[in-house]
Amino acid sequence: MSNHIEAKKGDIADTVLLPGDPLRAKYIAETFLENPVCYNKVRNCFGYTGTYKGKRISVQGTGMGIPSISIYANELISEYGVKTLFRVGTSGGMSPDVHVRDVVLAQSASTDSSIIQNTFGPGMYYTPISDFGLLDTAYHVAQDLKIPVRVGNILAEDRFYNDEMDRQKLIDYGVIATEMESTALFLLAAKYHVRALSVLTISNHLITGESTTPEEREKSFNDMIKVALDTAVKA
Ligand SMILES: O=P(O)(O)O[C@H]1O[C@H](CO)[C@@H](O)[C@H]1O
Ligand SMILES: O=c1cc[nH]c(=O)[nH]1
Repeated sequence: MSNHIEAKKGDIADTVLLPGDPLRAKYIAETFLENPVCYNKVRNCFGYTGTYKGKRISVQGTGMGIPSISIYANELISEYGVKTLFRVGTSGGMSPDVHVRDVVLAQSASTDSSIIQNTFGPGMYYTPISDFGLLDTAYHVAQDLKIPVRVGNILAEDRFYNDEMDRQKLIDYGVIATEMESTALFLLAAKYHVRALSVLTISNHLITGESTTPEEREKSFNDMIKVALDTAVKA
C-alpha cells in the first residue's frame, strides 16, 4: 500500500495505462482487458490489472493536472516497480491541422508549470520528452491499425481555463494540442529511468470550437486505447 494506492506489491503490472478520468480507467479495464481485477478505490481513483493479448497490463486513473498525475506516477514507479507508462488522455486541439477524434502522439510536452523550475532551479528550461522506442513503436502500430496519428510537441498547462496564454504564438511554433499532465509524466520517467509516452485524443478544439460530450470522452476514444495497448504488447 502507498499513500494513494491500496494495492499490494505485485498487484500492479509493470506496464500501466494512465487516463486522467478514473471512469475511463474502469471502461478500459472492462472493455479491453481479460479478467480485470480492481486493485484501487482510494479517492475513487480506480486501478485495475488484467491481461491484453496475453500481456499483464494495469490501468490507473490519475486525476487532473500535474500535481495529481505526479502523485500516481511517483507511487507507481517508486513503490510498485512500474517500468512503462502510457498516458491515454483527452486533449484540446490547437493546430488547425488537428480535429476532434484525431489521435496525437506526444513527442515532447512544453509547459507553463513551475515543475521544471522547481526541479532544476531558475534559468533552466528542461524539455521533457517521451521515450523514443515507445513513440516509434506506437507510430508503426497505428499505421498497422490504419489509425492516422499526428506526432509533435504538445502543451501541458496548469490551467484548463486560461485566457492569458498566447496560444497563437505556440501554434506558430508548432504546438499541436494541449492537456494537463504529460510534462510531469515525462519528467518523472526521466528521473527514474523508466519509459513513458502520451497517446491523446482531440476532444475539443480551442480555435475552431469543435467539441465532444463528457460521455464520449469517457467511453468512445477507443483508437488511442488500442494504439497504447498494442504498443504495450510490442514494446
Ligand atoms: O481526459 P484526461 O486524461 O483527464 O485529460 C484531460 O482532461 C482533463 C481536463 O478536462 C485534464 O486532465 C486534461 O489533461
Ligand atoms: O486540458 C485539456 C484537455 C482537453 N481539452 C482541453 O481543452 N484542455
